[in-house]
Amino acid sequence: MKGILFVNLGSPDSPNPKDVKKYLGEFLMDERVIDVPLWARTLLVKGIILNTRPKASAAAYQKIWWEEGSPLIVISERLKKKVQKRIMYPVALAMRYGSMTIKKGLQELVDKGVDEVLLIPLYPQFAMATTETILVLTEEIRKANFPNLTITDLPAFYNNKGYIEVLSDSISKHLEGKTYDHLLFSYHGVPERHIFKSDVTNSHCKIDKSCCAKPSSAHEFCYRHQCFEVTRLVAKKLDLKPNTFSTSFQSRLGFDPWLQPYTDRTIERLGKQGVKNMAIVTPAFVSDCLETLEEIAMEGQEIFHEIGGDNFTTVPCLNDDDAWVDLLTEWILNWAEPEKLPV
Ligand SMILES: C=CC1=C(C)c2cc3[nH]c(cc4nc(cc5[nH]c(cc1n2)c(C)c5CCC(=O)O)C(CCC(=O)O)=C4C)c(C)c3C=C
Ligand SMILES: [Fe+2]
Ligand SMILES: [Fe+2]
Repeated sequence: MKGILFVNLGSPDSPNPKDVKKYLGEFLMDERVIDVPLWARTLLVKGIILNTRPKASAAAYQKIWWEEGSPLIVISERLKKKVQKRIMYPVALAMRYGSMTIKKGLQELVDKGVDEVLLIPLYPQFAMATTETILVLTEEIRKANFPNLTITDLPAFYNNKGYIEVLSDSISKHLEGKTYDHLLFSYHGVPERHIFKSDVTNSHCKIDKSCCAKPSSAHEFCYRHQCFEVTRLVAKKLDLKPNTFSTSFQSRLGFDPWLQPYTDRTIERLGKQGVKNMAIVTPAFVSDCLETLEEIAMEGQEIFHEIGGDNFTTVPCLNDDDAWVDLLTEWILNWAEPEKLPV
């Protein structure tokens, strides 16, 4: 029987410093997130970050935590339930980090008689720190625990026509009647090094003004290209005028160069340039989470107001939007019942 496994990033079990420390420890010790040799990663994560960050991080989580739990987990659960209502195949949800493990998710499906899984990483763009780490770990778990299971993964859908339509419609719906002079597309950042490492051609990515716009086989795994494409395709769909929208990257950690321009500096720059009303959308995330609810909706807004800006509107992620649920259902059925696809 066929079954579906959604995988998202994960959250701590609670917003208390102890649980946040445990979660950050697992997350940041992933070699595809902090991609330095084990000794250096251990020194950095266990010696420095875990002694300094959990308290501040826990305080941030406390600001956005819901009665039912972490917004990212609660929203992912809602999405799963809505998709499950639309299809007969069992659907499970797992997280790359934290208590809702991929192993538990696969076990849940296997217990229901599933032997063919469609794995859906909940990220529109490919990145070594998100999709790749999910695929690698899932394969390790499959080999060790479920050798008879067949797993197919849904590739990055950043340029899928249906996805761009659903995202564009959601932006229009949320900005209807709102005044804004500039729409900022803010994506989670990654260290520049990650982009070079994922370059399958070993020569294409330059992180300059043009490489991501030139056609290349490298783009199948280029997070930077895929982010710029989402902006370009949505801007085209919404007929946004030049200079009324731009792309930036948020959540930088550490001292290495990350993808630029940085979101906080961009908000500041736009404010200084006289933008009084800005809107912001975060298409690297399909579910609202710490990075959208705290870093953008709270910190970003504060930066904008401090610089003299007036209205700061955040567009929610797709979350459990019905059009998004319908699109996921369509992709699942295309995989599960290819014989029903129009010829
Ligand atoms: C080196 C560090 C990090 C990389 C690389 C990274 C990439 C990356 N992350 C997301 C999505 C999310 N990240 C979230 C939180 C978060 N991310 C990092 C670090 C890196 N992320 C940290 C330390 C944290 C924890 C919070 C903090 O202390 O600041 C979240 C939110 C999780 C939640 O519980 O709400 C998401 C989602 C993507 C998409 C990405 C690369 C493309
Ligand atoms: Fe992150
Ligand atoms: Fe590029």
